[in-house]
Amino acid sequence: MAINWFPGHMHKAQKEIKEIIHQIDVVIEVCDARLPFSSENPMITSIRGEKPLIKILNKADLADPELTQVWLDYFQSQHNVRALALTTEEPSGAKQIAGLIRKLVPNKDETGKQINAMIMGIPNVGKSTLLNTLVGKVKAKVGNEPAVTKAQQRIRLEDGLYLFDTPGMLWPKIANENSGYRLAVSGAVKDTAFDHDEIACFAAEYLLEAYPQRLIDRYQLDPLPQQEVEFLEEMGRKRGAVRAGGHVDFHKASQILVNEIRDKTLGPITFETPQMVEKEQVYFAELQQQREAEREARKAARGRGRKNKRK
Ligand SMILES: Nc1nc2c(ncn2[C@@H]2O[C@H](COP(=O)(O)OP(=O)(O)OP(=O)(O)O)[C@@H](O)[C@H]2O)c(=O)[nH]1
Repeated sequence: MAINWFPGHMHKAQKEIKEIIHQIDVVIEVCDARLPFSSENPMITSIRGEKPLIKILNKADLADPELTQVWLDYFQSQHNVRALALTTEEPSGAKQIAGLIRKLVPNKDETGKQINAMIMGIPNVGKSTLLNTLVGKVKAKVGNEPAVTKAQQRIRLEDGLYLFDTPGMLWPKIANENSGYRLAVSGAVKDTAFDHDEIACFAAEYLLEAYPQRLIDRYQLDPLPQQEVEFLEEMGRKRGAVRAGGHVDFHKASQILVNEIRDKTLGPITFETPQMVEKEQVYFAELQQQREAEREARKAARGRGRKNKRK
């Protein structure tokens, strides 16, 4: 599954971040708590080594609280990283973020210098909502600080502590195909080009493994089919997604499942765990190596073919 993302966008965002990163003391990355790995911008890997990082697992209300804790522990164990689960509509976030920034950059404001933080994140993770919550507070506090300008917005979070808005548009994980599916299933990526049947099969396979009891309870299927296609068919039949002649309307069944995941009817769901993505990373890295080796072999074979023709 491919997510369309344009090299032009990537290049522009990279350039803009490079231009301001030297002024930044700490980076705040907003992710989707349901997929903290897949909703990460790949550029964060290089920034992480360079600057302290606050990882915000946003939309925590939609994610499985137990797995949110697993992810928080995972990020907290990394060098120079602090993690926080948030529901951005709740205004308490500003105080928590400020506290974490001061922990990561402890001495700078004591010397009278301001601390600069930069918020970044892929589209739709809730950056604007978070910034609006923060801007609301700041407006009330400091009056006429220019709050919302499109170009390089900067807001005052507390005395001596400034936030820079994300420069440019950042792309999600696209090298890991499963990340594409998870971004689509959760609705984190708004892309109508996704095939509902395909993402429903991907989702069903995961839910059968990770949340079987919820499927039993919601769709009254006991025993629960073990295969995703069989599950979707039985679930579709139960929900009246049936065509004339009694055949299950697979597309409609797929739509029901995806919608009920997205609107939280199936409860809070997290689509990935650290263990799962670490395994996938190894698999996709090997796959990429294999593809490159095959490409090289084909290139070499074409070269040999041309030589033989000339003889
Ligand atoms: N359930 C839930 N929804 C949220 C939360 N925060 C934001 N949203 C919703 O997520 C959607 C995207 O939020 P935005 O703030 O526009 O996200 P963004 O990252 O600024 O998106 P771009 O402008 O595309 O970069 C909106 O529909 C918000 O209402 C949250 O904590 N929980």
